[in-house]
Amino acid sequence: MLYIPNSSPIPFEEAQRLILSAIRPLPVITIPLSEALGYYLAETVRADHDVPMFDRSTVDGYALRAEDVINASASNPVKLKVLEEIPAGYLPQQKITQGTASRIMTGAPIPEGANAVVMVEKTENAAEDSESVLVYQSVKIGDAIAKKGQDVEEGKDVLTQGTLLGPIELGLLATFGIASVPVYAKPKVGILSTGSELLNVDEPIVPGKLRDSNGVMLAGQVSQAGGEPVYFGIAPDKVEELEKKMLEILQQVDILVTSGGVSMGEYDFLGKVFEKINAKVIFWKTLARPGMPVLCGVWQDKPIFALAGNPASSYVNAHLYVLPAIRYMSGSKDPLPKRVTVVCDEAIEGKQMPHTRFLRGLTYVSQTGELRVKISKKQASNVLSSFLESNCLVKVPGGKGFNAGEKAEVYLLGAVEELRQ
Ligand SMILES: Nc1nc2c(c(=O)[nH]1)N[C@H]1C(S)=C(S)[C@@H](COP(=O)(O)OP(=O)(O)OC[C@H]3O[C@@H](n4cnc5c(N)ncnc54)[C@H](O)[C@@H]3O)O[C@H]1N2
Ligand code: MOO
Ligand SMILES: [Mg+2]
Repeated sequence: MLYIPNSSPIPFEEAQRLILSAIRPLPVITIPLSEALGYYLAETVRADHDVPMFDRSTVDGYALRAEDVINASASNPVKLKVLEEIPAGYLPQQKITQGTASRIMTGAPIPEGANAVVMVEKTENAAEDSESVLVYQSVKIGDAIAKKGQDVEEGKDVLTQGTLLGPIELGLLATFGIASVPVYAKPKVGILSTGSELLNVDEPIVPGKLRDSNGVMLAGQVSQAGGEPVYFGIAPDKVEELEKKMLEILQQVDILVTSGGVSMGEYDFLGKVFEKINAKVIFWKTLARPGMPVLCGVWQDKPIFALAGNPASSYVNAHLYVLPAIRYMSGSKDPLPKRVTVVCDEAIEGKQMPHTRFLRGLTYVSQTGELRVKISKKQASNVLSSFLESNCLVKVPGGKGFNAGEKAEVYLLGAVEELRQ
C-alpha cells in the first residue's frame, strides 16, 4: 500500500532553509596543518605578532639615508662607505650615519639610521676602494622597505571562525606557527541506491535492467563538497530490506543519502521506510524540477535525503539540498550553492505550472566580457549526458520565461575559471 507522508510540496528555498535549521555543525577536532586543506576553521585566529616583524628590505642593494643620495644620478654618482653585509636572517650590527651604507639582501632587517634601500643594479663598487660603493640613483625615504606590520598587524584577526581553509589560509596559519588546527569534522555520508531494477556497475546488462549510475555520481558530488562518501551498494524495492539496510547505515554515518523510490509507484517505499524507522519527515516534494518528489527527514539528529531516482533529478537534488547540508555540518557559514546573474542568449519559454525549473545550461564569458548562458538541448530527468555540455543550472521561476537578452540567475556547477570558451 502506498504510504504518503503528511506533507505538501514546498518551494525549494524553504526546503533548503528547513534542512539547515534541522542540523548542526559537527564537533571540533584538532588536526595537523598539513592535513587541514578543505576543512573549515573552528576558531578565529588572531595575529600574535606583526608580519613582517621588522622593517625589511624588499630588494638586494644598499641600506642608506635618502638624504645622502639626493643628488645621485648616472653622471653624478655618490660615494658611500660600506659598513657591513646583512644577509636575510641576520641582525645588523652597525648604525648607518651620514655618508655610510650597508650591503643588504632581500628580506633582511633594515639597519638603524637607514631610511631607504637602493637596488644593487643602480650601484657599483668603487674601483679604487673596495669598502665603498658608488650610488647612481637618488631614492626617496621608505623606498624598497616593507614596513613592520605591512602584511598583518599584531592583534588583528587573521582568519575568522568558519573560514574554508585553502592554500592561502594554510600559508597564513603557518606564518603564525599554528601547527595543529582546530577545525570542524567532515561528515561521513552513506550512499544507498534503491531499486530492484538496478545492477552493479561490473555486472553484465540484463534485459529491462540498468546499472546503478547514481551511486558513484552522488559519491563524487559528496567528495567535491568536502564530505566523506561511503557507498553501501544497491537495495531492492522491499520495505523490510530497506529498513534493515538503512538502520544499519545510519549507525555508521552522519548523513544518509538514498536515491529512488520516492514517487507514487507501487514500489516507491521510501516514505513507508521513514515511518518504520521513526525518521521525522522535514518535507516531501518541492515545487522544483527536476527532483520534485525528494523526501527529507531526520533520524536521531542525522539527516536523511531520499532523492528522486532519475539520474538528473538525483544530481540536482544533491546540489540543492545535500551539498549545503554537508558544508553546513562541516562548519561553513555560507553553505548554499553559488549563484550568478547572466544574460540569456535565447528566449526560455514560460510554463503554466507553479514549479521552479532548473534548466541545464552553459554559462560563458562573451568576447565583450559579459556572462551569458545558452540552454542545453536535452532537459529530461532521465538524461545525464546533457550535463557534459552544461556547467550551470538556470533557475526559471514557476510560470515565468525569459526573453533573449533578459537576465537570469544560474547555479554554477563548475569553477568560474572554467567558464571562458
Ligand atoms: N504518477 C506519478 N509518477 C511519477 C511522478 C508523479 O508525481 N506521479 N513523479 C515523477 C518524477 S518527477 C520523478 S523525478 C520520478 C521519481 O521517481 P522515484 O524517486 O520514485 O525513483 P524510481 O521510481 O525508483 O526510479 C525512477 C527512474 O530512475 C531510475 N533510477 C533509479 N535509481 C537509479 C540509479 N541508482 N541509477 C540509475 N538510474 C536509476 C529508475 O530505473 C527509473 O527509471 O517519478 C516520476 N513518476
Ligand atoms: O521531478 Mo522529476 O525529477 O521532474 O523528473
Ligand atoms: Mg518511482
